[in-house]
Amino acid sequence: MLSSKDLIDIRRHFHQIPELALQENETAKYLRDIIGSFKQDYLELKTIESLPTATLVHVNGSNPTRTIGYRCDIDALPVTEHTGLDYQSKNLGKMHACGHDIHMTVALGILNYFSEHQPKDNLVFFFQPAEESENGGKIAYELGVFQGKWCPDEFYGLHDNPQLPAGSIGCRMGTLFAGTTEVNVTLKGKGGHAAYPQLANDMVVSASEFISQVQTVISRSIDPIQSGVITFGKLTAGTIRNVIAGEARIEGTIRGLNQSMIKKIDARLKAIGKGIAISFDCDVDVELNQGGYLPVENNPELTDNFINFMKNNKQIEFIETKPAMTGEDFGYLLHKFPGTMFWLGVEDDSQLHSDTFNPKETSIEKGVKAIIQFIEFRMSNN
Ligand SMILES: CC(=O)N[C@@H](CCC[C@H](N)C(=O)O)C(=O)O
Repeated sequence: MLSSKDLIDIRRHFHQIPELALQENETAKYLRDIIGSFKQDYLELKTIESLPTATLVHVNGSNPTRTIGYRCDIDALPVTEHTGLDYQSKNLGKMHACGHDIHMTVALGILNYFSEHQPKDNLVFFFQPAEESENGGKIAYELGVFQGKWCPDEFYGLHDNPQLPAGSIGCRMGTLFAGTTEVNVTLKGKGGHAAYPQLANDMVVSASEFISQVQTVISRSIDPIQSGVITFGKLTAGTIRNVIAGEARIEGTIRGLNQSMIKKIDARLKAIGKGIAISFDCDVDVELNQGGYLPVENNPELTDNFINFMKNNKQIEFIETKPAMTGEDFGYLLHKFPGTMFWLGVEDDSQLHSDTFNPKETSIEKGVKAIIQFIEFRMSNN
């Protein structure tokens, strides 16, 4: 059985080798090497040719009445780490700033336990590439990965949360995470000399105006009792101070707690794009892509059962949380399979996606224990 030290060593190794969506080759190899070191009697590993960094593991139950799925994501972010840790990222410009290194280690801890203690029901572990972008969960589903013995009757997954105490479990009935739409806006006008704006069509000004007008969408078009978010995280235009930029590109993300909210925001952005094109006599392309980032909607019955178990277990600190505006492509899988997503507290002053994010490692073992206990409890009642 993996010790606390083994778990921390594994997590630190993952932390040093962060890889972006669909490029998680070294991560997948390390995962498979570790799984290969477990007792193999009940395990079967599956890889997917057209999604090569995904790994599935089936654990044969002794007397199965169901298959319980557990999903964890494995990709990292294009963030340059500034934690100053001894084991900080070796891949410059990439970082496990969303804690997927913790997610993988917790999943391995659970899998390791069940490789040595045969579960009653079947288990399917899905180590999923591409959560931060490219919706790896949706890709896997559409490739028909979850069929036959690989089809979970119920699916669980966690996300770490720096705002909760280390090792605590957070969850809620209903929607846990927002749905998101990725937005790419391309504005095309006419470049020129900085001294002759009348002869050019400046896309820095058009892009700025587009961004300013979008700020009214949440404040003026959305029911204030509900909520939504629009964040533009990337803006590129121009090459030098004295050349007017003929092109600009804005990349952002829209979030809402239900589909109708997301669709409404999407439509407003399209309309603002059309308005900017007319006012500034330029081409504006507003490209919207929701992919698999549907709202994460917890199944009522399974989640009630999960919350009751966590609340009534004296060894577990359970916290009922509010919905969050983070997105997750597990939302897609939860529209296909009933299940529950929950938080694992990792207590840190830095927030997710920040370059100083440093989750508390004591959360790993606590998370492993809580989830093993829950799965055992789940298997003990029909
Ligand atoms: C938990 C978390 O941080 N998830 C990401 C999911 C990305 C969603 C999508 N690529 C988008 O940017 O809209 C998040 O940013 O919330």
